Amino acid sequence: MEKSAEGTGWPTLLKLAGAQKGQLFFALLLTALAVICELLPYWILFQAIDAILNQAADLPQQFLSLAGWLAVALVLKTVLYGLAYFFSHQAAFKILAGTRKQLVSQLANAPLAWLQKNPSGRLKQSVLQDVENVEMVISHHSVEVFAALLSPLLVTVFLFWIDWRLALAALAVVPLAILASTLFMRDTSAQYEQHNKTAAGLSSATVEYLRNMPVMKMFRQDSSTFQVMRYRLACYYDLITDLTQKTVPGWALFTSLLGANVLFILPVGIGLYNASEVTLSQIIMVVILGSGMLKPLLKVSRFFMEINEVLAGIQHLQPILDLTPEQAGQPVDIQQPVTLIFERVSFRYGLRSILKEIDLTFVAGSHTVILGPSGAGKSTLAQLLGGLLLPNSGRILINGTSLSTLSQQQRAALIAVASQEVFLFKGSIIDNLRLGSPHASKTEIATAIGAAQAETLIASLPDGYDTLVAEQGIRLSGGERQRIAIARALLADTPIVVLDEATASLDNQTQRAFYQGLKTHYPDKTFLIIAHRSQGREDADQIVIIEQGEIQACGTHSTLLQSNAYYQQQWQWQQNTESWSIGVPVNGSSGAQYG
Ligand SMILES: Nc1ncnc2c1ncn2[C@@H]1O[C@H](COP(=O)(O)OP(=O)(O)OP(=O)(O)O)[C@@H](O)[C@H]1O
Repeated sequence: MEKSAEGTGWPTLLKLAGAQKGQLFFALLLTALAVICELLPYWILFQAIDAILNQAADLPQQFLSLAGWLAVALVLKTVLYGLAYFFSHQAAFKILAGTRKQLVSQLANAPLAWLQKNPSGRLKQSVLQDVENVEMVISHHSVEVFAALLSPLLVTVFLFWIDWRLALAALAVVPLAILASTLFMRDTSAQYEQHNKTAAGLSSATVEYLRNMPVMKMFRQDSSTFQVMRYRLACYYDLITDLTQKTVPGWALFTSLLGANVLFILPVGIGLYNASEVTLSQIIMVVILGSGMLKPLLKVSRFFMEINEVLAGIQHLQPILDLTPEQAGQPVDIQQPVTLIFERVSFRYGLRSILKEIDLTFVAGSHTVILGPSGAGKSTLAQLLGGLLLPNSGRILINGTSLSTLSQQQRAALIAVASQEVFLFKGSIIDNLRLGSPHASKTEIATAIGAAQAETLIASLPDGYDTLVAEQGIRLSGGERQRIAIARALLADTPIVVLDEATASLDNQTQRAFYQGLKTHYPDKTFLIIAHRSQGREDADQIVIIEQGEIQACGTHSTLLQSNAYYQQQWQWQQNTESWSIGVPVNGSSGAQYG
Protein backbone atom coordinates (compact mmCIF):
# COMPACT_ATOMS: atom_id res chain seq x y z
CA MET A 1 0.00 0.00 0.00
CA GLU A 2 1.20 3.52 -0.77
CA LYS A 3 2.17 5.62 2.20
CA SER A 4 0.23 8.85 2.77
CA ALA A 5 1.73 11.94 1.21
CA GLU A 6 1.99 13.64 4.57
CA GLY A 7 4.45 11.05 5.78
CA THR A 8 6.78 10.84 2.85
CA GLY A 9 6.64 14.06 0.84
CA TRP A 10 8.24 16.24 3.51
CA PRO A 11 11.70 14.60 3.58
CA THR A 12 11.89 14.82 -0.24
CA LEU A 13 10.81 18.47 -0.18
CA LEU A 14 13.34 19.33 2.53
CA LYS A 15 16.07 17.46 0.68
CA LEU A 16 15.31 19.35 -2.54
CA ALA A 17 15.17 22.66 -0.67
CA GLY A 18 18.46 21.78 1.06
CA ALA A 19 20.25 22.22 -2.26
CA GLN A 20 19.86 26.01 -1.87
CA LYS A 21 19.85 26.24 1.91
CA GLY A 22 22.20 29.23 2.02
CA GLN A 23 20.03 31.39 -0.19
CA LEU A 24 16.84 30.20 1.50
CA PHE A 25 18.24 30.95 4.95
CA PHE A 26 19.12 34.45 3.76
CA ALA A 27 15.59 34.90 2.40
CA LEU A 28 14.14 33.84 5.77
CA LEU A 29 16.50 36.16 7.63
CA LEU A 30 15.30 39.07 5.49
CA THR A 31 11.71 37.96 6.13
CA ALA A 32 12.34 38.06 9.89
CA LEU A 33 13.69 41.63 9.61
CA ALA A 34 10.71 42.57 7.42
CA VAL A 35 8.30 41.19 10.05
CA ILE A 36 10.04 43.31 12.73
CA CYS A 37 9.63 46.37 10.50
CA GLU A 38 5.99 45.42 9.97
CA LEU A 39 5.42 45.45 13.74
CA LEU A 40 7.43 48.61 14.40
CA PRO A 41 4.48 50.94 13.52
CA TYR A 42 2.53 49.35 16.40
CA TRP A 43 5.28 50.26 18.80
CA ILE A 44 5.31 53.78 17.35
CA LEU A 45 1.54 53.90 17.75
CA PHE A 46 1.93 52.82 21.35
CA GLN A 47 4.34 55.71 21.95
CA ALA A 48 1.93 58.12 20.27
CA ILE A 49 -1.07 56.96 22.34
CA ASP A 50 1.03 57.19 25.48
CA ALA A 51 2.09 60.73 24.61
CA ILE A 52 -1.52 61.81 23.95
CA LEU A 53 -2.92 60.22 27.10
CA ASN A 54 -0.11 61.67 29.23
CA GLN A 55 -0.57 65.02 27.48
CA ALA A 56 3.12 65.32 26.75
CA ALA A 57 4.44 68.87 26.48
CA ASP A 58 6.31 68.46 23.18
CA LEU A 59 3.48 66.55 21.44
CA PRO A 60 3.96 68.06 17.91
CA GLN A 61 7.69 67.33 17.94
CA GLN A 62 7.15 63.82 19.25
CA PHE A 63 4.51 63.21 16.56
CA LEU A 64 6.85 64.46 13.86
CA SER A 65 9.66 62.20 14.96
CA LEU A 66 7.29 59.21 15.28
CA ALA A 67 5.92 59.91 11.80
CA GLY A 68 9.51 59.87 10.50
CA TRP A 69 10.16 56.50 12.13
CA LEU A 70 6.87 55.22 10.74
CA ALA A 71 7.96 56.13 7.21
CA VAL A 72 11.36 54.49 7.72
CA ALA A 73 9.70 51.30 9.02
CA LEU A 74 7.35 51.17 6.01
CA VAL A 75 10.13 51.69 3.48
CA LEU A 76 12.35 49.14 5.20
CA LYS A 77 9.53 46.59 5.35
CA THR A 78 8.86 46.98 1.61
CA VAL A 79 12.53 46.71 0.68
CA LEU A 80 13.16 43.74 2.97
CA TYR A 81 10.11 41.79 1.75
CA GLY A 82 11.11 42.57 -1.83
CA LEU A 83 14.62 41.22 -1.23
CA ALA A 84 13.30 38.17 0.64
CA TYR A 85 11.03 37.30 -2.30
CA PHE A 86 13.87 37.91 -4.73
CA PHE A 87 16.14 35.43 -2.96
CA SER A 88 13.39 32.87 -2.36
CA HIS A 89 12.46 33.01 -6.07
CA GLN A 90 16.09 32.65 -7.09
CA ALA A 91 16.47 29.64 -4.78
CA ALA A 92 13.20 28.15 -6.06
CA PHE A 93 14.16 28.40 -9.72
CA LYS A 94 17.63 26.98 -9.05
CA ILE A 95 16.01 24.07 -7.15
CA LEU A 96 13.50 23.64 -9.99
CA ALA A 97 16.23 23.50 -12.63
CA GLY A 98 18.45 21.24 -10.51
CA THR A 99 15.60 18.84 -9.74
CA ARG A 100 14.51 18.61 -13.37
CA LYS A 101 18.11 18.00 -14.42
CA GLN A 102 18.45 15.27 -11.80
CA LEU A 103 15.13 13.67 -12.81
CA VAL A 104 16.00 13.69 -16.50
CA SER A 105 19.43 12.23 -15.84
CA GLN A 106 17.93 9.55 -13.58
CA LEU A 107 15.39 8.71 -16.29
CA ALA A 108 18.12 8.57 -18.92
CA ASN A 109 19.90 5.93 -16.84
CA ALA A 110 16.74 4.11 -15.76
CA PRO A 111 16.53 0.43 -16.64
CA LEU A 112 14.30 -0.16 -19.65
CA ALA A 113 12.11 -2.58 -17.69
CA TRP A 114 11.46 0.17 -15.09
CA LEU A 115 10.53 2.65 -17.83
CA GLN A 116 8.19 0.10 -19.35
CA LYS A 117 6.40 -0.29 -16.01
CA ASN A 118 5.98 3.46 -15.49
CA PRO A 119 3.65 5.11 -17.99
CA SER A 120 5.21 8.05 -19.80
CA GLY A 121 2.20 10.22 -18.92
CA ARG A 122 2.94 9.81 -15.21
CA LEU A 123 6.65 10.56 -15.74
CA LYS A 124 5.78 13.67 -17.75
CA GLN A 125 3.48 14.78 -14.91
CA SER A 126 6.36 14.34 -12.44
CA VAL A 127 9.00 16.18 -14.45
CA LEU A 128 6.70 19.06 -15.42
CA GLN A 129 3.86 19.51 -12.94
CA ASP A 130 5.01 17.94 -9.69
CA VAL A 131 8.31 19.83 -9.83
CA GLU A 132 6.47 23.06 -10.65
CA ASN A 133 4.58 22.71 -7.37
CA VAL A 134 7.90 22.78 -5.50
CA GLU A 135 8.55 26.23 -6.96
CA MET A 136 5.35 27.66 -5.43
CA VAL A 137 6.18 26.26 -1.99
CA ILE A 138 9.72 27.60 -1.99
CA SER A 139 9.34 30.94 -3.68
CA HIS A 140 6.09 32.11 -2.03
CA HIS A 141 5.08 29.89 0.85
CA SER A 142 8.51 29.87 2.49
CA VAL A 143 8.43 33.66 2.98
CA GLU A 144 4.71 33.97 3.66
CA VAL A 145 4.35 31.06 6.07
CA PHE A 146 7.53 31.99 7.95
CA ALA A 147 6.22 35.55 8.33
CA ALA A 148 2.81 34.25 9.39
CA LEU A 149 4.43 32.11 12.10
CA LEU A 150 6.92 34.71 13.28
CA SER A 151 4.52 37.62 13.47
CA PRO A 152 2.24 36.17 16.23
CA LEU A 153 5.36 35.01 18.05
CA LEU A 154 6.88 38.51 18.11
CA VAL A 155 3.55 40.10 19.04
CA THR A 156 3.30 37.64 21.94
CA VAL A 157 6.75 38.73 23.16
CA PHE A 158 5.68 42.39 22.81
CA LEU A 159 2.44 41.73 24.73
CA PHE A 160 4.34 39.99 27.52
CA TRP A 161 6.64 43.04 27.64
CA ILE A 162 3.55 45.27 28.04
CA ASP A 163 1.89 43.08 30.69
CA TRP A 164 1.96 39.32 31.17
CA ARG A 165 -1.68 39.09 32.32
CA LEU A 166 -2.95 40.97 29.25
CA ALA A 167 -0.74 38.75 27.09
CA LEU A 168 -2.26 35.60 28.57
CA ALA A 169 -5.75 37.02 28.01
CA ALA A 170 -4.87 37.62 24.35
CA LEU A 171 -3.69 34.02 24.00
CA ALA A 172 -6.60 32.43 25.87
CA VAL A 173 -8.46 31.69 22.63
CA VAL A 174 -5.63 29.59 21.18
CA PRO A 175 -6.42 26.35 23.08
CA LEU A 176 -10.12 26.87 22.36
CA ALA A 177 -9.48 27.34 18.63
CA ILE A 178 -7.28 24.22 18.54
CA LEU A 179 -9.91 22.22 20.42
CA ALA A 180 -12.68 23.36 18.06
CA SER A 181 -10.70 22.54 14.93
CA THR A 182 -9.64 19.14 16.31
CA LEU A 183 -13.23 18.25 17.18
CA PHE A 184 -14.65 19.32 13.85
CA MET A 185 -11.81 18.08 11.68
CA ARG A 186 -11.47 14.62 13.25
CA ASP A 187 -12.16 11.75 10.85
CA THR A 188 -11.71 14.06 7.88
CA SER A 189 -8.27 12.77 6.88
CA ALA A 190 -9.84 9.52 5.65
CA GLN A 191 -12.37 11.62 3.78
CA TYR A 192 -9.63 13.75 2.22
CA GLU A 193 -7.97 10.55 1.05
CA GLN A 194 -11.29 9.41 -0.36
CA HIS A 195 -11.63 12.84 -1.98
CA ASN A 196 -8.27 12.42 -3.73
CA LYS A 197 -9.25 8.97 -5.00
CA THR A 198 -12.65 10.17 -6.20
CA ALA A 199 -11.09 13.19 -7.90
CA ALA A 200 -8.58 10.89 -9.66
CA GLY A 201 -11.45 8.62 -10.76
CA LEU A 202 -13.39 11.60 -12.09
CA SER A 203 -10.33 12.87 -13.90
CA SER A 204 -9.66 9.53 -15.65
CA ALA A 205 -13.37 9.19 -16.56
CA THR A 206 -13.26 12.70 -18.04
CA VAL A 207 -10.13 11.94 -20.07
CA GLU A 208 -11.72 8.70 -21.31
CA TYR A 209 -14.90 10.56 -22.18
CA LEU A 210 -13.09 13.25 -24.14
CA ARG A 211 -10.78 10.79 -25.86
CA ASN A 212 -13.60 8.51 -26.94
CA MET A 213 -16.00 11.24 -28.00
CA PRO A 214 -15.25 11.04 -31.75
CA VAL A 215 -15.63 7.23 -31.74
CA MET A 216 -18.87 7.47 -29.80
CA LYS A 217 -20.20 10.05 -32.23
CA MET A 218 -19.19 7.85 -35.15
CA PHE A 219 -21.25 5.03 -33.71
CA ARG A 220 -24.07 7.40 -32.85
CA GLN A 221 -24.00 6.58 -29.16
CA ASP A 222 -26.47 8.61 -27.12
CA SER A 223 -25.86 10.12 -23.72
CA SER A 224 -26.47 6.81 -21.91
CA THR A 225 -22.93 5.86 -22.95
CA PHE A 226 -21.57 8.57 -20.64
CA GLN A 227 -22.93 6.90 -17.55
CA VAL A 228 -19.50 6.23 -16.06
CA MET A 229 -18.61 9.89 -16.08
CA ARG A 230 -22.03 10.88 -14.73
CA TYR A 231 -21.69 8.31 -11.97
CA ARG A 232 -18.20 9.63 -11.06
CA LEU A 233 -19.50 13.20 -11.05
CA ALA A 234 -22.34 12.19 -8.73
CA CYS A 235 -19.87 10.44 -6.37
CA TYR A 236 -17.64 13.52 -6.36
CA TYR A 237 -20.59 15.83 -5.71
CA ASP A 238 -21.81 13.68 -2.78
CA LEU A 239 -18.36 13.54 -1.25
CA ILE A 240 -17.76 17.26 -1.58
CA THR A 241 -21.18 18.04 -0.06
CA ASP A 242 -20.46 15.73 2.88
CA LEU A 243 -16.96 17.11 3.35
CA THR A 244 -18.19 20.71 3.19
CA GLN A 245 -20.95 20.05 5.71
CA LYS A 246 -18.43 18.52 8.10
CA THR A 247 -15.58 21.00 7.76
CA VAL A 248 -17.24 24.39 7.21
CA PRO A 249 -18.66 24.77 10.76
CA GLY A 250 -15.29 23.79 12.26
CA TRP A 251 -13.40 26.17 10.00
CA ALA A 252 -15.85 29.02 10.72
CA LEU A 253 -15.55 28.47 14.48
CA PHE A 254 -11.76 28.28 14.25
CA THR A 255 -11.62 31.55 12.25
CA SER A 256 -14.00 33.35 14.60
CA LEU A 257 -12.18 32.20 17.73
CA LEU A 258 -8.83 33.41 16.41
CA GLY A 259 -10.26 36.92 16.16
CA ALA A 260 -12.22 36.76 19.41
CA ASN A 261 -9.47 37.43 21.92
CA VAL A 262 -10.76 40.99 22.52
CA LEU A 263 -13.54 39.31 24.54
CA PHE A 264 -10.86 38.13 26.99
CA ILE A 265 -8.54 41.15 26.81
CA LEU A 266 -11.21 43.77 27.65
CA PRO A 267 -12.56 42.30 30.93
CA VAL A 268 -9.05 41.41 32.14
CA GLY A 269 -7.78 44.86 31.06
CA ILE A 270 -10.63 46.77 32.79
CA GLY A 271 -10.06 44.72 35.97
CA LEU A 272 -6.34 45.50 35.94
CA TYR A 273 -6.98 49.19 35.12
CA ASN A 274 -9.41 49.51 38.04
CA ALA A 275 -6.75 48.00 40.26
CA SER A 276 -4.25 50.54 38.79
CA GLU A 277 -2.08 47.69 37.59
CA VAL A 278 -1.96 48.82 33.94
CA THR A 279 -2.33 52.11 32.07
CA LEU A 280 -5.02 52.96 29.52
CA SER A 281 -2.44 53.15 26.72
CA GLN A 282 -1.33 49.60 27.55
CA ILE A 283 -4.91 48.30 27.31
CA ILE A 284 -5.49 50.12 23.99
CA MET A 285 -2.25 48.72 22.58
CA VAL A 286 -3.04 45.15 23.63
CA VAL A 287 -6.56 45.42 22.15
CA ILE A 288 -5.17 46.72 18.83
CA LEU A 289 -2.40 44.15 18.58
CA GLY A 290 -4.25 41.26 20.19
CA SER A 291 -7.33 41.42 17.96
CA GLY A 292 -5.29 40.74 14.82
CA MET A 293 -2.31 38.86 16.17
CA LEU A 294 -3.61 35.35 15.47
CA LYS A 295 -5.05 36.03 12.01
CA PRO A 296 -1.78 35.10 10.24
CA LEU A 297 -2.22 31.60 11.66
CA LEU A 298 -5.13 31.16 9.24
CA LYS A 299 -2.62 31.41 6.42
CA VAL A 300 -0.46 28.77 8.11
CA SER A 301 -3.42 26.48 8.57
CA ARG A 302 -4.51 26.94 4.92
CA PHE A 303 -0.94 26.21 3.85
CA PHE A 304 -0.96 22.89 5.71
CA MET A 305 -4.24 21.98 4.04
CA GLU A 306 -2.99 22.79 0.55
CA ILE A 307 0.49 21.33 1.01
CA ASN A 308 -0.92 17.78 1.06
CA GLU A 309 -1.67 17.96 -2.63
CA VAL A 310 1.83 19.30 -3.34
CA LEU A 311 3.42 16.62 -1.15
CA ALA A 312 1.47 13.91 -2.96
CA GLY A 313 3.06 15.14 -6.21
CA ILE A 314 6.51 15.42 -4.63
CA GLN A 315 6.11 11.85 -3.37
CA HIS A 316 5.95 10.74 -7.00
CA LEU A 317 9.45 12.19 -7.55
CA GLN A 318 11.03 9.98 -4.91
CA PRO A 319 11.01 6.69 -6.88
CA ILE A 320 12.69 8.50 -9.80
CA LEU A 321 15.28 10.13 -7.54
CA ASP A 322 15.89 6.77 -5.85
CA LEU A 323 16.62 4.99 -9.12
CA THR A 324 20.04 3.46 -9.00
CA PRO A 325 21.78 3.70 -12.33
CA GLU A 326 22.37 0.44 -14.05
CA GLN A 327 25.65 -1.09 -13.00
CA ALA A 328 27.91 -0.92 -16.00
CA GLY A 329 29.70 -4.11 -14.96
CA GLN A 330 32.57 -5.58 -16.86
CA PRO A 331 32.03 -5.29 -20.60
CA VAL A 332 31.41 -8.77 -21.95
CA ASP A 333 33.23 -9.61 -25.11
CA ILE A 334 30.69 -11.35 -27.30
CA GLN A 335 32.27 -12.42 -30.54
CA GLN A 336 30.22 -12.89 -33.67
CA PRO A 337 28.64 -15.12 -34.90
CA VAL A 338 26.16 -15.25 -32.04
CA THR A 339 23.76 -17.96 -30.99
CA LEU A 340 20.64 -16.93 -29.08
CA ILE A 341 19.09 -19.40 -26.67
CA PHE A 342 15.90 -19.21 -24.59
CA GLU A 343 16.38 -21.56 -21.65
CA ARG A 344 13.12 -22.38 -19.81
CA VAL A 345 12.03 -18.72 -20.01
CA SER A 346 8.80 -17.86 -18.20
CA PHE A 347 7.08 -14.52 -17.84
CA ARG A 348 4.01 -13.41 -15.86
CA TYR A 349 1.95 -10.24 -15.67
CA GLY A 350 0.97 -10.35 -12.01
CA LEU A 351 -0.37 -13.85 -11.48
CA ARG A 352 -1.17 -14.35 -15.15
CA SER A 353 1.31 -16.60 -16.86
CA ILE A 354 2.10 -15.28 -20.34
CA LEU A 355 5.14 -17.35 -21.39
CA LYS A 356 5.72 -20.79 -19.94
CA GLU A 357 9.15 -22.41 -19.92
CA ILE A 358 10.12 -21.47 -23.45
CA ASP A 359 13.10 -23.34 -24.86
CA LEU A 360 14.32 -22.10 -28.23
CA THR A 361 17.58 -21.84 -30.13
CA PHE A 362 18.32 -19.34 -32.87
CA VAL A 363 21.60 -20.02 -34.66
CA ALA A 364 23.62 -17.24 -36.23
CA GLY A 365 22.31 -16.05 -39.58
CA SER A 366 19.06 -18.04 -39.26
CA HIS A 367 15.56 -16.78 -40.01
CA THR A 368 12.84 -17.79 -37.56
CA VAL A 369 9.15 -17.03 -37.97
CA ILE A 370 7.13 -16.96 -34.75
CA LEU A 371 3.46 -17.62 -35.40
CA GLY A 372 0.47 -17.87 -33.12
CA PRO A 373 -2.96 -16.52 -32.42
CA SER A 374 -3.52 -13.07 -30.96
CA GLY A 375 -2.55 -12.89 -27.28
CA ALA A 376 -0.33 -15.99 -27.49
CA GLY A 377 2.67 -14.10 -26.09
CA LYS A 378 4.65 -13.37 -29.26
CA SER A 379 5.23 -9.66 -28.57
CA THR A 380 6.12 -10.49 -24.98
CA LEU A 381 8.97 -12.54 -26.40
CA ALA A 382 10.13 -9.52 -28.42
CA GLN A 383 9.90 -7.27 -25.36
CA LEU A 384 12.04 -9.68 -23.36
CA LEU A 385 14.68 -9.47 -26.08
CA GLY A 386 14.41 -5.68 -26.21
CA GLY A 387 15.05 -5.48 -22.45
CA LEU A 388 11.62 -3.93 -21.83
CA LEU A 389 10.60 -6.92 -19.72
CA LEU A 390 12.64 -9.28 -17.58
CA PRO A 391 11.91 -13.02 -17.38
CA ASN A 392 10.46 -14.25 -14.09
CA SER A 393 12.47 -17.42 -14.48
CA GLY A 394 14.82 -18.99 -17.00
CA ARG A 395 17.57 -17.31 -18.99
CA ILE A 396 18.09 -15.74 -22.37
CA LEU A 397 21.63 -16.50 -23.44
CA ILE A 398 23.78 -14.98 -26.15
CA ASN A 399 26.81 -17.14 -26.80
CA GLY A 400 26.35 -18.45 -23.26
CA THR A 401 26.12 -15.00 -21.62
CA SER A 402 22.83 -14.17 -19.92
CA LEU A 403 21.10 -11.12 -21.39
CA SER A 404 20.27 -9.92 -17.87
CA THR A 405 23.99 -9.49 -17.07
CA LEU A 406 24.55 -7.13 -20.01
CA SER A 407 24.22 -3.37 -19.78
CA GLN A 408 21.58 -1.63 -21.88
CA GLN A 409 24.26 -0.48 -24.31
CA GLN A 410 25.66 -3.97 -24.67
CA ARG A 411 22.20 -5.44 -25.21
CA ALA A 412 21.34 -2.72 -27.74
CA ALA A 413 24.55 -3.47 -29.62
CA LEU A 414 23.44 -7.08 -30.04
CA ILE A 415 19.67 -6.93 -30.56
CA ALA A 416 17.57 -4.43 -32.53
CA VAL A 417 13.79 -4.54 -32.25
CA ALA A 418 11.25 -3.04 -34.64
CA SER A 419 8.09 -3.24 -32.57
CA GLN A 420 4.41 -2.89 -33.41
CA GLU A 421 4.29 0.56 -31.88
CA VAL A 422 6.61 2.71 -33.94
CA PHE A 423 7.99 5.81 -32.32
CA LEU A 424 9.51 8.42 -34.58
CA PHE A 425 11.38 11.27 -32.96
CA LYS A 426 10.84 14.89 -33.85
CA GLY A 427 13.39 15.49 -36.59
CA SER A 428 14.14 14.35 -40.10
CA ILE A 429 13.81 10.85 -41.55
CA ILE A 430 17.59 10.57 -41.66
CA ASP A 431 17.88 11.49 -37.95
CA ASN A 432 15.40 8.76 -37.16
CA LEU A 433 17.20 6.22 -39.30
CA ARG A 434 20.58 6.99 -37.76
CA LEU A 435 19.28 6.57 -34.20
CA GLY A 436 21.01 3.24 -33.65
CA SER A 437 23.86 3.86 -36.04
CA PRO A 438 24.86 7.55 -36.09
CA HIS A 439 27.69 7.00 -38.57
CA ALA A 440 25.83 4.89 -41.11
CA SER A 441 27.00 5.68 -44.64
CA LYS A 442 24.69 6.75 -47.46
CA THR A 443 25.09 3.34 -49.08
CA GLU A 444 24.17 1.54 -45.86
CA ILE A 445 21.11 3.76 -45.47
CA ALA A 446 20.06 3.19 -49.06
CA THR A 447 20.46 -0.59 -48.62
CA ALA A 448 18.34 -0.60 -45.44
CA ILE A 449 15.67 1.57 -47.06
CA GLY A 450 15.67 -0.71 -50.10
CA ALA A 451 15.38 -3.84 -47.97
CA ALA A 452 12.54 -2.25 -45.97
CA GLN A 453 10.70 -1.62 -49.27
CA ALA A 454 10.67 2.11 -48.49
CA GLU A 455 12.43 3.50 -51.59
CA THR A 456 9.22 4.72 -53.19
CA LEU A 457 8.14 6.24 -49.90
CA ILE A 458 11.36 8.26 -49.55
CA ALA A 459 11.13 9.38 -53.19
CA SER A 460 7.58 10.62 -52.62
CA LEU A 461 8.46 12.75 -49.56
CA PRO A 462 8.85 16.50 -50.18
CA ASP A 463 12.46 16.66 -48.93
CA GLY A 464 13.39 12.98 -49.24
CA TYR A 465 15.57 11.89 -46.33
CA ASP A 466 15.50 15.42 -44.89
CA THR A 467 11.73 15.50 -44.56
CA LEU A 468 10.69 16.35 -41.02
CA VAL A 469 8.47 13.90 -39.21
CA ALA A 470 6.52 13.82 -35.94
CA GLU A 471 5.57 17.16 -34.38
CA GLN A 472 5.70 19.99 -36.95
CA GLY A 473 6.63 17.47 -39.63
CA ILE A 474 4.58 15.43 -42.03
CA ARG A 475 2.31 12.66 -40.83
CA LEU A 476 3.27 9.22 -42.06
CA SER A 477 0.75 6.39 -42.20
CA GLY A 478 1.12 3.40 -39.86
CA GLY A 479 2.59 1.24 -42.64
CA GLU A 480 5.04 3.97 -43.70
CA ARG A 481 6.21 4.43 -40.13
CA GLN A 482 6.70 0.68 -39.84
CA ARG A 483 8.93 0.64 -42.90
CA ILE A 484 11.10 3.43 -41.46
CA ALA A 485 11.30 1.45 -38.20
CA ILE A 486 12.39 -1.69 -40.07
CA ALA A 487 15.13 0.24 -41.89
CA ARG A 488 16.23 1.74 -38.55
CA ALA A 489 16.48 -1.73 -37.00
CA LEU A 490 18.42 -3.06 -39.99
CA LEU A 491 20.82 -0.13 -39.85
CA ALA A 492 21.50 -0.59 -36.14
CA ASP A 493 24.33 -2.97 -37.01
CA THR A 494 23.28 -5.67 -34.55
CA PRO A 495 23.73 -9.39 -35.21
CA ILE A 496 20.12 -10.08 -34.11
CA VAL A 497 17.03 -8.29 -35.46
CA VAL A 498 13.52 -8.80 -34.11
CA LEU A 499 10.65 -7.69 -36.32
CA ASP A 500 7.40 -7.69 -34.35
CA GLU A 501 4.50 -7.60 -36.82
CA ALA A 502 6.63 -5.13 -38.68
CA THR A 503 5.49 -6.26 -42.10
CA ALA A 504 1.76 -6.43 -41.35
CA SER A 505 1.06 -3.50 -43.67
CA LEU A 506 2.89 -5.02 -46.66
CA ASP A 507 0.95 -6.93 -49.31
CA ASN A 508 1.93 -10.52 -50.06
CA GLN A 509 4.12 -9.68 -53.03
CA THR A 510 6.00 -6.92 -51.21
CA GLN A 511 6.45 -9.20 -48.21
CA ARG A 512 8.12 -11.81 -50.40
CA ALA A 513 10.45 -9.16 -51.85
CA PHE A 514 11.16 -7.92 -48.33
CA TYR A 515 12.18 -11.33 -46.98
CA GLN A 516 14.28 -11.97 -50.08
CA GLY A 517 15.97 -8.59 -49.54
CA LEU A 518 16.86 -9.51 -45.96
CA LYS A 519 18.58 -12.68 -47.15
CA THR A 520 20.44 -10.93 -49.91
CA HIS A 521 21.61 -7.82 -48.04
CA TYR A 522 21.96 -9.13 -44.49
CA PRO A 523 23.06 -12.77 -44.83
CA ASP A 524 24.84 -12.80 -41.43
CA LYS A 525 22.06 -11.36 -39.32
CA THR A 526 19.76 -13.57 -37.24
CA PHE A 527 16.12 -12.61 -37.82
CA LEU A 528 13.17 -13.30 -35.52
CA ILE A 529 10.04 -12.43 -37.42
CA ILE A 530 6.87 -12.28 -35.38
CA ALA A 531 3.83 -12.56 -37.60
CA HIS A 532 0.28 -13.74 -37.91
CA ARG A 533 0.98 -15.51 -41.19
CA SER A 534 4.00 -17.18 -42.70
CA GLN A 535 3.31 -16.05 -46.25
CA GLY A 536 6.56 -15.67 -48.15
CA ARG A 537 8.57 -17.38 -45.42
CA GLU A 538 8.28 -20.96 -46.55
CA ASP A 539 12.08 -21.03 -46.71
CA ALA A 540 12.55 -19.89 -43.05
CA ASP A 541 15.03 -22.00 -41.09
CA GLN A 542 12.45 -22.63 -38.42
CA ILE A 543 8.84 -21.74 -37.79
CA VAL A 544 7.76 -21.66 -34.16
CA ILE A 545 4.09 -21.88 -33.20
CA ILE A 546 3.15 -20.40 -29.84
CA GLU A 547 -0.25 -20.83 -28.28
CA GLN A 548 -1.21 -19.59 -24.82
CA GLY A 549 2.42 -18.94 -23.95
CA GLU A 550 3.64 -22.40 -24.84
CA ILE A 551 5.49 -23.72 -27.84
CA GLN A 552 3.09 -25.96 -29.71
CA ALA A 553 5.41 -26.85 -32.55
CA CYS A 554 8.73 -25.93 -34.09
CA GLY A 555 10.01 -27.00 -37.48
CA THR A 556 10.35 -26.11 -41.11
CA HIS A 557 7.49 -25.28 -43.45
CA SER A 558 7.37 -28.82 -44.88
CA THR A 559 7.53 -30.63 -41.53
CA LEU A 560 4.86 -28.41 -39.96
CA LEU A 561 2.65 -28.76 -42.98
CA GLN A 562 2.66 -32.48 -42.37
CA SER A 563 2.49 -32.53 -38.59
CA ASN A 564 0.72 -29.43 -37.22
CA ALA A 565 -3.00 -28.80 -37.56
CA TYR A 566 -2.77 -25.06 -36.72
CA TYR A 567 -0.11 -24.53 -39.36
CA GLN A 568 -2.01 -26.55 -41.95
CA GLN A 569 -5.12 -24.47 -41.30
CA GLN A 570 -3.17 -21.20 -41.49
CA TRP A 571 -1.46 -22.24 -44.67
CA GLN A 572 -4.70 -23.33 -46.31
CA TRP A 573 -6.34 -20.05 -45.36
CA GLN A 574 -3.39 -18.06 -46.72
CA GLN A 575 -3.42 -20.01 -49.96
CA ASN A 576 -7.08 -19.21 -50.40
CA THR A 577 -6.69 -15.51 -49.72
CA GLU A 578 -3.56 -15.20 -51.86
CA SER A 579 -5.33 -16.66 -54.83
CA TRP A 580 -7.72 -13.73 -54.64
CA SER A 581 -6.46 -10.48 -56.08
CA ILE A 582 -7.95 -7.14 -56.81
CA GLY A 583 -7.34 -6.53 -60.46
CA VAL A 584 -8.40 -4.40 -63.34
CA PRO A 585 -10.13 -6.56 -65.89
CA VAL A 586 -9.52 -6.03 -69.55
CA ASN A 587 -12.77 -4.11 -69.99
CA GLY A 588 -11.48 -1.52 -67.51
CA SER A 589 -13.91 -1.95 -64.59
CA SER A 590 -12.20 -2.87 -61.34
CA GLY A 591 -13.31 -5.94 -59.47
CA ALA A 592 -12.15 -9.00 -57.58
CA GLN A 593 -10.69 -11.81 -59.60
CA TYR A 594 -10.01 -15.38 -58.67
CA GLY A 595 -6.61 -16.18 -60.05
N1 LIG B 1 1.09 -4.58 -19.74
C1 LIG B 1 0.35 -5.70 -19.68
N2 LIG B 1 -0.27 -6.04 -18.54
C2 LIG B 1 -1.00 -7.17 -18.44
N3 LIG B 1 -1.19 -8.03 -19.45
C3 LIG B 1 -0.61 -7.76 -20.62
C4 LIG B 1 0.19 -6.56 -20.81
N4 LIG B 1 0.65 -6.55 -22.07
C5 LIG B 1 0.17 -7.68 -22.66
N5 LIG B 1 -0.57 -8.38 -21.79
C6 LIG B 1 -1.24 -9.67 -22.06
O1 LIG B 1 -0.26 -10.62 -22.40
C7 LIG B 1 -0.79 -11.52 -23.35
C8 LIG B 1 0.24 -11.71 -24.45
O2 LIG B 1 0.37 -10.47 -25.14
P1 LIG B 1 1.28 -10.34 -26.43
O3 LIG B 1 1.21 -8.93 -26.86
O4 LIG B 1 2.59 -10.93 -26.16
O5 LIG B 1 0.47 -11.27 -27.45
P2 LIG B 1 0.73 -11.45 -29.01
O6 LIG B 1 0.82 -12.90 -29.24
O7 LIG B 1 1.85 -10.61 -29.47
O8 LIG B 1 -0.64 -10.88 -29.57
P3 LIG B 1 -0.89 -10.08 -30.95
O9 LIG B 1 -0.61 -11.04 -32.04
O10 LIG B 1 -2.34 -9.73 -30.89
O11 LIG B 1 0.01 -8.90 -30.94
C9 LIG B 1 -2.10 -10.95 -23.84
O12 LIG B 1 -3.14 -11.72 -23.32
C10 LIG B 1 -2.14 -9.56 -23.27
O13 LIG B 1 -3.43 -9.23 -22.87
